[in-house]
Amino acid sequence: MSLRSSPRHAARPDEPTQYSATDVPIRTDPISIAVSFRRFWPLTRGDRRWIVLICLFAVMAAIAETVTILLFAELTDKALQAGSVSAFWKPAGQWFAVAVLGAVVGYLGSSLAAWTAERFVLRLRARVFSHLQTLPPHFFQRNRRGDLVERLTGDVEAIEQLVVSGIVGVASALFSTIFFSAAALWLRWDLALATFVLVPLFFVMTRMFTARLREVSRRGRAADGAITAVVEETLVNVVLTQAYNRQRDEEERLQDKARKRLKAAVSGVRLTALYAQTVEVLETLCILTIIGLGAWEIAAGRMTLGQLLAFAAFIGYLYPPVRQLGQLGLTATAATAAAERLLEILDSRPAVTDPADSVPVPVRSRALGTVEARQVSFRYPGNSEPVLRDLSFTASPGELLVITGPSGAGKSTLASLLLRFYDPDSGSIRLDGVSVDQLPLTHLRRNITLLPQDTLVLHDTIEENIGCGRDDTTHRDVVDAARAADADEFIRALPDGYRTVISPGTARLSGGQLQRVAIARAMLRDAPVLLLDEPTTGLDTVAAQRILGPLRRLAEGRTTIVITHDLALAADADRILVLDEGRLVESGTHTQLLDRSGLYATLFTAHPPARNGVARPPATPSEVPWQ
Ligand SMILES: Nc1ncnc2c1ncn2[C@@H]1O[C@H](COP(=O)(O)OP(=O)(O)OP(=O)(O)O)[C@@H](O)[C@H]1O
Repeated sequence: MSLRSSPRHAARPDEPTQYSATDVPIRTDPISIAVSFRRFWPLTRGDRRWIVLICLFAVMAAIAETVTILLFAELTDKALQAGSVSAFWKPAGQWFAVAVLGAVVGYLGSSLAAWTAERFVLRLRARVFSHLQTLPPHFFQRNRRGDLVERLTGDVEAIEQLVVSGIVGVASALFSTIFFSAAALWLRWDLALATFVLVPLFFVMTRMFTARLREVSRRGRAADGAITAVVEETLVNVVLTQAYNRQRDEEERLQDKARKRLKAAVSGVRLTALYAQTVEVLETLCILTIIGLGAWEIAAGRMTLGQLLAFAAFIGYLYPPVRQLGQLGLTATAATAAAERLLEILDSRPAVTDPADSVPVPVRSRALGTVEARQVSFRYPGNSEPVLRDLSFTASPGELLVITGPSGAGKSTLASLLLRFYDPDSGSIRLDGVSVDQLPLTHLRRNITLLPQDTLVLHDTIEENIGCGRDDTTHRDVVDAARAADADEFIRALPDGYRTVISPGTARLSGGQLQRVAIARAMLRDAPVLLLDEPTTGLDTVAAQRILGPLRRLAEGRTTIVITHDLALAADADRILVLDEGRLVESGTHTQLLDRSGLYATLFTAHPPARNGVARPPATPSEVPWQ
């Protein structure tokens, strides 16, 4: 089977998916078992010798079963038919020894197979997770979080069925088939050939079921992803759901996805059961044919009862591995649905990568902190209009730069470019005069501390949450940073103080308290460049006022770029840049810009920062309608 290409998806499976105009990395065409196998096989590196050993165990198990059947024939003819007890002991002893050997081999093989399979799952999950973390923000905006979670859990495990368990299963079934067929041929080649005629029927049937099962599995995997996504979204928004009485709507949403899963799961089981039952009927037909032919042969004196029983046993034993081979085909087909979903992630390209020949920078070196944008223009992948147009500015060490402008002007986008989540389409962003795409990403991001609007919270103690900004922090450092951020007092008031565990989304700390934790973390991190994205948004007047002092302390001696609508920090700024529709329309100090009576003055008048009393009041009180 090969990958079918359509005009809608022209990329080969081994080609990374490019973000194009439609830009959602959805693979619409199914991929074959061979392609899936080839893509995931490299992850078995390091464990291949164990896979070979497991296959050897499978060979030994098949030999043990073959020998057992031959010993059974000997027992039947020499001991049972002849009524001789003395002829019983030797084959019985051999049978027992082979059974013990088979048990040991079976145990070792199963344990080793489980270990190898789990290691594969571990490695695959790590690989997908690691790649996922390199993908650009818009990948996560366009893929539901819950669905991605499902891919990292259910889909990763499904692929294992295709690769490690798949190979072991095929080896075991194949060797059993070979040995039992050889033994049956050796006993009575003519009878064996007569029964083998039916074997191709199994493969014809498997092929008939494969295409249908693939479709059902794809729908099943997608429904699993949708269920996880709905559950995750509902849990994240549980307060809103309750506040808006949306519980029934959420239940209906989940039910809808669950019904799709139910349909796919039932169809899958029905298909597999239908396959298994049809195969069983075929097998019965074979066994009856053998007994009929055997009765004929015994009556003609050309066969003993022991031989017939052994022959029937070989054929009886032969069909399960043949059936297993067919079943494995179906399992592998089902696993390709998971492979498609994982390859959608693995084939998505990071928007930025480390430069091949980056400018050499000493490990852990600290930049001076001059940030510069030179004629930067940028358009989001998939958007027709640029978001930033020909933007230039420089922020020097120690300078406080406020970037403001109406909603949608491109302020947060600029922050994404400074941290190199994206590269500009033209122009460059520079740190200490070096274009950021020439610097190692870790160096760049170590030298810029971002304080986003939503504080990053790890499920850990407050101490860890503050200390995670740097590797070598002591408790003393954490407390000092918390004091400087005005956070020490409220942390000590918590039941477990610095050891209080917080989690993302929990209401243990207020928005303002979380911001102060983030400021303490940033203080410890001590990067030369500080990038604050709407640091006071979402906080009430008192909470916002409380973080202004710590923010000013944090900004001291660093290049500080504050992206904000809230102009409370504007009076302190060395320079204010005003963006509008992606262009730099004004630049100057707070006083200069107010005097110019342009966009800044309008924005300031509309949202006067009544909080800190530092900024100058608007020029004419009548411009502020509610005062
Ligand atoms: N991931 C994205 N993909 C496509 N377009 C985007 C993406 N993120 C933002 N945009 C668009 O880019 C423009 C600028 O957005 P940006 O968030 O930079 O503005 P902003 O000035 O920070 O706005 P606000 O003050 O409301 O936060 C908007 O028109 C927005 O719709």
